[in-house]
Amino acid sequence: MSLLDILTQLPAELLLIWHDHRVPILFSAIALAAFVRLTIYARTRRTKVSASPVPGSPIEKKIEIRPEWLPENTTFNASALNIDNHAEDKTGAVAAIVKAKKGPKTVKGRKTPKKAPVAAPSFDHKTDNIQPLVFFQSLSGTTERYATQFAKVLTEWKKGCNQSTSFLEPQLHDISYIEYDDFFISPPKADANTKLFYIILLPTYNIDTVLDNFLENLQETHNDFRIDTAPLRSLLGYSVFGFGDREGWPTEEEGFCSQAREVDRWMARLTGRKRAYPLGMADVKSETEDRLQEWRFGVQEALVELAEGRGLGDGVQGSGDPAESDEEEEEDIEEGNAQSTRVDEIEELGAMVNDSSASPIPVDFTTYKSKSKPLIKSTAAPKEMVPTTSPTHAALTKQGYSIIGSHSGVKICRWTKSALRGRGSCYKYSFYGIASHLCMEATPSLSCSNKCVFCWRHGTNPVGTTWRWITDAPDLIFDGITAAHYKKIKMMKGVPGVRAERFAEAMRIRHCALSLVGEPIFYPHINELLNIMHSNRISTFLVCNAQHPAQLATLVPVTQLYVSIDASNKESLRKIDRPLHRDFWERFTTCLDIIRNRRFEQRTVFRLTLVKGFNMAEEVRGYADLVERALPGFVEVKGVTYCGTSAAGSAGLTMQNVPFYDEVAEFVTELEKELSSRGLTYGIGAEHAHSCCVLLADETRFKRGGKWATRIDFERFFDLYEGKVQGTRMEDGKVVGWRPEDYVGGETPEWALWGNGGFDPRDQRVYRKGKGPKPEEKSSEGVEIELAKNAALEF
Ligand SMILES: Cc1cc2nc3c(=O)[nH]c(=O)nc-3n(C[C@H](O)[C@H](O)[C@H](O)COP(=O)(O)O)c2cc1C
Ligand code: SF4
Repeated sequence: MSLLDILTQLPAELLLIWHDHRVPILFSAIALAAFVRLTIYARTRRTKVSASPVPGSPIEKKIEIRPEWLPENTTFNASALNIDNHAEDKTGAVAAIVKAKKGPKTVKGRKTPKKAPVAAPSFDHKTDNIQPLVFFQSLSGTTERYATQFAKVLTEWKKGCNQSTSFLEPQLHDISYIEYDDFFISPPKADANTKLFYIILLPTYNIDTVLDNFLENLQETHNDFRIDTAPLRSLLGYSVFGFGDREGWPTEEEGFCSQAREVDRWMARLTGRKRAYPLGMADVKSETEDRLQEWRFGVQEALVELAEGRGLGDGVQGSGDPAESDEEEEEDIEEGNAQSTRVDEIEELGAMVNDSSASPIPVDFTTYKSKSKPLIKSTAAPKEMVPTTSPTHAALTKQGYSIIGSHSGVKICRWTKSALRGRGSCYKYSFYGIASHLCMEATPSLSCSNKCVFCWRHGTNPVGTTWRWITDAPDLIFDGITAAHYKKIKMMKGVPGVRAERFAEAMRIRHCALSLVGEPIFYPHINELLNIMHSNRISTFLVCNAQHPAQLATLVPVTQLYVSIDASNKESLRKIDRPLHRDFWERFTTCLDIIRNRRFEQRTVFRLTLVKGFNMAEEVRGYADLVERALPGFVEVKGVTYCGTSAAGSAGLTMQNVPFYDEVAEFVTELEKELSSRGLTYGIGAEHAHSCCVLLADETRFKRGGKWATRIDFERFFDLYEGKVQGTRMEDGKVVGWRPEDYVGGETPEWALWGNGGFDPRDQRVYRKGKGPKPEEKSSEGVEIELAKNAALEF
């Protein structure tokens, strides 16, 4: 066939092919077109998001708020949510929250089978050793003293007894400074021939303390469907001793040693009933020595029996006594009613809120509590977070705090006093224009869900994962903290050096730093409190610890929103913040995504607290990852301030962990380099060597005409809040709010810029005696760091 013939027949052939295969051809064409279109779309989306914002851009990261992160029985609604106000939001994170709001908490997800039970240990007295672990918890030192003494005596006894070779040196552990996971979810790893024996000494407090947290943890572990109900069954045995006060709590029914009793019961469950010796109890005011000695003899006897291979003995109470089993069954039956009990409790709690709006209180129940009820009924009723009789109250008052209601606090910091005397303000003045004498430092929640190593309050502070306290109304808190603040300012009237004009100015609070101690967004009515502040034209700097995503997502925009970034990775964060939430990393990263999505509404800040030996070395890249994830407007890097308490000491913190300013500066320079190598537009904007603090800022947002503009136009912020001026955050061509750029203030002053130290030359620089710079080393900032080191708790 000639080429001409082929060409002549081609149209007919093509027509034939088309008739035979048109359906697959059509489908292929459509699929190809769709593929090309999708590829183009994906490419445009993948364009790198730089730190420079697109005004009013839609949500970039879909936030998933887990049901267990939601405060229970709350009145959240879509209009109250502020993950972002963009129209595109409807199906995103907002929907996730709204859906999950109703009724008591449910734990979603497939019920995974519990782990196979750990085998009970067999003890071979010829080859095995017993490791006694003595645990204690103490708020005011009594139990610590007795526990230390107990461990010493036990060590002596071990050396002299017949079975000496069977025992290892007893170890002493403060429960406040161990990881529960390491000891009370599963026993610590030991070699095959080492068998563990737990001895626990505890006081009782009928107020909220870390003890509640310990108890909650034991309860959670028992109820956690992912873990064996008796994960500590590999222990050889345990025994508990309680310290109480019969004067205030004469009988067990009235609460004598109630928490030790609870711990004893939970341990029975967790160990599969390995109570080696009955619970001991003593009244600290009369009989402690005798009771403790009596109990120690009993425990030693049990240890000898174990060492001789006689086990815990038959019928010993707690090792399987039927009476106890019955009791437990009864409790399980009662637990069927737990849900309604919990709802009743919440209602009761709601009724106790001294609040004009009768809305239910947001309570963040993140545990599996609905499965069980507390063993001691009296602990269920809401308590005051910091009652006037508590050690926390005493400690806080001693430190100069005024406690407002039962869970809020206010204090005038040393910078406020310094500014009143014309001796300089804190770094917030250099960076943002906040004069310290116009600033109030307060918190509506002295409680927190972390146990940070650098937190001086650790040991006596209320901690918890849920809000379970009597709740004060926001207007009462506002009135209380402002009155207490003014009262403290007035007390400065006669102090030498106070400048009259500054004193007069200080009688009108302009700014509030909501940080101090604790976690402000834990307070269920935080938004109302913030609105009260804004309507009084008081600016708000709010610091949160990135553990409460639901509350962060629903927070009203503040003047400047901070997240504490105490470490750059999960392991390091666990070590330094010692969070109570098991899913702390997921909470943390979700908060970062929320910060990213909300960066067009308000100024967002990362606060890095550098602790040498904990979170500095090798972590620059990790911090850069976090900055890249959240794209905050600012990154404040600050050396830790050492508070010198015994609590800090027990956490292993000493002055050696406080970085020098040079070290902080070097860290910041490295971080800046790392960020810019990733195409992120951050530069070092300002410094305040006095408080060992350096500011990185997004230069596409906070530079004007090539000059840093990190300060805030506060009056404009209030005008935007009051609607007197219109913001420029747009959506679908409409104004939907304001942007941080709408209230950027004047240029950062020359003296505050990087390299210039950050001290306002109009103020008088005062050095501590013998600490001033020597004439030949005027530039040294080391001595000023001393001041910073002594400025514990300044925000
Ligand atoms: C605020 C407060 C509440 C207390 N509540 C109880 C209680 O409910 N039952 C009890 O037996 N003892 C109670 N006590 C007494 C303590 O348990 C007792 O003083 C104990 O020795 C304190 O130990 P610590 O110094 O190791 O913290 C309470 C003490 C205080 C200060
Ligand atoms: S977040 Fe603040 S208050 Fe809470 S433990 Fe840490 S330092 Fe203390």
